[in-house]
Amino acid sequence: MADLLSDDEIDAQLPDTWDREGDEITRTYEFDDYLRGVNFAQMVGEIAEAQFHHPEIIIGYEEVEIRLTSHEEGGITDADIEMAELIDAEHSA
Ligand SMILES: C[C@H](O)[C@H](O)[C@H]1CNC2=NC(N)=NC(=O)C2=N1
Repeated sequence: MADLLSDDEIDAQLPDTWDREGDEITRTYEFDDYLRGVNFAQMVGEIAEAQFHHPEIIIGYEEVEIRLTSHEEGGITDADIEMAELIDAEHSA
């Protein structure tokens, strides 16, 4: 079980593209059309399965919101930060 990160650790490690909201980190990605967002959500799901760490994925019109927290630990851990970095890398690919 990973350790919960301190507020300072979260501030230091959270990618600039993400926001912290309490016990979650979140980012909303914009897309040119709805199905590109749907496809992105699929890719996020595949990353989540590979990492065995699963975000909430909210598919909207031309946008996808990702929300991450470590449920078992009850807050934000390294696993959430790593997922944010992997998802950003996928989005930039
Ligand atoms: C039993 C538990 O659900 C699993 O160990 C994994 C699955 N994916 C998970 N995803 C997230 N975000 N947090 C977890 O604690 C978590 N636990």
